[in-house]
Amino acid sequence: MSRKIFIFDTTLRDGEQVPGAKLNKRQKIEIAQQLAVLGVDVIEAGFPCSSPDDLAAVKAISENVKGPVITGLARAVVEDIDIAWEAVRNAERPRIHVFLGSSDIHLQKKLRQDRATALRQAVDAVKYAKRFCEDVEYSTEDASRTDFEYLCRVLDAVIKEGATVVNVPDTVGYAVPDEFGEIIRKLREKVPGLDKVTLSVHCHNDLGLAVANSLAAVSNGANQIECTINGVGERAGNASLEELVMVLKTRHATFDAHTDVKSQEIYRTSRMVSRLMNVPVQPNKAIVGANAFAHSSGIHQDGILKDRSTYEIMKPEDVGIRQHKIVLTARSGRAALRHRLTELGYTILPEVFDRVYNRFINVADRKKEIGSEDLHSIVEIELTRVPETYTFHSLQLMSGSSMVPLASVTLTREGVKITDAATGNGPVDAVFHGIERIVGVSGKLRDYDLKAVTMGRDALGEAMVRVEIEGTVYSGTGASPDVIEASARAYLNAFNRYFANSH
Ligand SMILES: CC(=O)SCCNC(=O)CCNC(=O)[C@H](O)C(C)(C)COP(=O)(O)OP(=O)(O)OC[C@H]1O[C@@H](n2cnc3c(N)ncnc32)[C@H](O)[C@@H]1OP(=O)(O)O
Ligand SMILES: CC(C)C(=O)C(=O)O
Ligand SMILES: [Mg+2]
Repeated sequence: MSRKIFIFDTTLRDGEQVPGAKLNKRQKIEIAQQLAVLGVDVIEAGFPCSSPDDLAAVKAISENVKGPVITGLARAVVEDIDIAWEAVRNAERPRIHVFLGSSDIHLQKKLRQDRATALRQAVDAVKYAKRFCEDVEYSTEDASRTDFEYLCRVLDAVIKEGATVVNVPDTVGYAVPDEFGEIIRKLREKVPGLDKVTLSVHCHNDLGLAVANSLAAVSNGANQIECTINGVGERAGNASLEELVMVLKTRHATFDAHTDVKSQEIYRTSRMVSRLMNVPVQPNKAIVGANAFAHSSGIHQDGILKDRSTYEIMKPEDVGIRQHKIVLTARSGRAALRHRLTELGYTILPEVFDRVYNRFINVADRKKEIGSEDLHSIVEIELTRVPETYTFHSLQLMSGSSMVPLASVTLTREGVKITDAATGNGPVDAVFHGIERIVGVSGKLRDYDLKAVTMGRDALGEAMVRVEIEGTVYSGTGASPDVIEASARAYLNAFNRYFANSH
């Protein structure tokens, strides 16, 4: 059986220190309940002395959320500890979490006291907290920048005073993995009392190393990691819970350690925290970002469709994401397009498929993402295709509120480009006249309909026309993100039907 790593979630305390992420009591309870479902071992519900509202929230969480240990943070002073205890005393499993700086920088510049005084304050605080609560965690703030011998003395002293958990924070995210792992390894060597308590780490992400440092600590004997959902937290944030949990799950053999987190609840929890804190998750965020399980390039899509192990080291279902996404873009290939068309119910003959693919690439080059509606439109155009006497090549338009629109249209016939220009009552009319001048036949527009077939500013526009040419009405369709071009393609399509009919 591998070693159990305790997950201490501080989303509601350190995470809530993110500017603008303040949660009210109801929101905190909602998140705490989800954290319990997620299966974290400890919920740090807040800093109860910071405001009456936070005290009330931590109290309500203690009374209502069952399962995890509930803790509240306190400075190493009796007033904070009294309030923290008031907040957590009704929890099923209460813990008081006391902290004090230990680095010379913090002692001299912030707390303005010497090491001996701070050591006494730490011991007194633990002693005082133990009067109320059996489970007391002590954190040596800024441990990674603390003189090592002094750090050992503090930890040894608070353990002797009854601390059940001692936490070694990299408060300012200064450590690098080898060095931080070494601190943990040496602490285990020099502080024998650590064998009887939980050894915790709490890493910040100022250099982007919070998860790596936490894992280095795990490899060297830490058995609790403090972390937050989506990695939210003071400044660049804390170690991300979902990343840590999924590293330990995916690379289980490497660490020979596990957590009791129900990984399938990760995505739901991430969405909830992001929504309630109003802190968006970046698309490329590991595990929970919108693109974490999306494949958009042709070679990857082809690989994934053949066997997902080619480009996926985790199953999206394992983090609560229904399935991976195959996103169709201009970088997609035939395999992904064929797969999506099959999903949409199309069986397309090989010779038609090539045309569909070419049109797809053409549209995708002008549009970021191709959705189902785009595909329906592309396929319909290709399936109802007539031989092209003339093929659309390009158009240029000069138009404005105080000028007569002028269109220059280029078509090809048997590979030869033909360009002509015309004016019109509006830009579309000018383009239609340009087409008529090239094909040498004119038509009467009987019906013209333009609609966006997809959503967004770069929506694909589909034009449908009915044109009377020499007494017969011909339909035409055309699609493009450019509505004038869609109209031109539709108009030309009607003329091509006329030519196909009359030859
Ligand atoms: C690394 C961390 O994340 S630590 C947690 C950070 N989170 C927070 O600070 C959020 C909650 N904080 C608060 O609401 C307020 O800062 C309070 C209620 C704790 C204190 O408010 P105030 O009394 O107005 O003090 P203020 O915030 O201005 O300064 C902090 C004081 O606490 C002292 N202090 C800081 N840490 C500790 C500690 N662990 N133990 C004892 N005293 C401490 C500081 O030296 C300073 O004391 P001073 O006023 O005598 O110089
Ligand atoms: C209070 C402590 C644990 C902390 O948040 C830190 O040191 O970053
Ligand atoms: Mg912190």
